Amino acid sequence: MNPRLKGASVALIGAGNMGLAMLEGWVNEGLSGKDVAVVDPKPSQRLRDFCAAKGFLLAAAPGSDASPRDAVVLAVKPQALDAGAGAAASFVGAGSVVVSILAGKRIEDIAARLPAAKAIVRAMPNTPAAIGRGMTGAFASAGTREDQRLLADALLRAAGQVEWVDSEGLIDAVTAVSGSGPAYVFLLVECLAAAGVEAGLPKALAERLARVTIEGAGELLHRQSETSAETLRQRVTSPGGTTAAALGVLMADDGLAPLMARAVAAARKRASELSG
Ligand SMILES: NC(=O)C1=CN([C@@H]2O[C@H](COP(=O)(O)OP(=O)(O)OC[C@H]3O[C@@H](n4cnc5c(N)ncnc54)[C@H](O)[C@@H]3O)[C@@H](O)[C@H]2O)C=CC1
Ligand SMILES: O=C(O)[C@@H]1CCC=N1
Repeated sequence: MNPRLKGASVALIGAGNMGLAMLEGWVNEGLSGKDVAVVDPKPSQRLRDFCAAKGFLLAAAPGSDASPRDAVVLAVKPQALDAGAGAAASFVGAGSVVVSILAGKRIEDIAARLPAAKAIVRAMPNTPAAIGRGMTGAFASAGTREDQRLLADALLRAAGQVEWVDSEGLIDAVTAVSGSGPAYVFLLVECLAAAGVEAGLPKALAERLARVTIEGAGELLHRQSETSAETLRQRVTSPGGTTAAALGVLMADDGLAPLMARAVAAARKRASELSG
């Protein structure tokens, strides 16, 4: 168990895809039913089963006995911030750190709805958190004490790696790269499979080739973390060979790089539109 989590009291507001993934990570780190209050008005069956099995108190709204917690994690949709903050309020005291994973919502947006919060961390994880392989970018407000930042770090790190940035503005860029990033990779699988079908492969085989290729390439990146992606790419690429022919298309002036830059810019712009 991360020593920072020992004895920590936590409230989780919203336990859908991301909230439940984080809760599972906390359980793996040793937090138990008495440590975490879970609030979700529309819990999935999976969440209900998980909370029942692990002894977490799951409520549709905070009870009258709700009291301030060391950390209050907000994991509702950005559009549900008003209601989510309403549900969080009774858990927030002067000593609480509020950790928001809401895309686009700024620290000032959270502070405006939770005036009791002195310490706010804005974080952006991603869906591989569900298997403990998430990548989270985080920023702490000026009012956050170091012990509170470290508690937030421990909670986020239970789902994978964490990088702290020193400017809140960078969180929208983090969102566009690693927050949304898994979707780009899944789309790559879909496109590669579709291209395989175009090339004459049966659909099921094309899908399997594409999927297992991306799985293997991802695992290679993971296990050979000292080797750059560029070097791993070069190792596939024989001079004058097939890969070089494909990369000639993907690395052309109008290839993947400008397309990815436009995609990331669009995600970043959307994050800024979600603020408020
Ligand atoms: N899905 C993703 O890849 C990522 C999502 N995020 C952010 O995480 C947040 C949650 O996203 P998901 O888990 O995908 O959404 P989700 O829809 O799966 O989960 C949101 C949960 O909040 C609950 N909820 C709604 N109103 C509530 C209230 N008043 N009090 C308590 N709970 C309430 C819903 O019932 C639902 O279970 C969003 O703000 C999103 O921007 C961040 C990183 C990655
Ligand atoms: O699409 C979204 O808005 C959220 C934030 C990052 C990933 N999913």
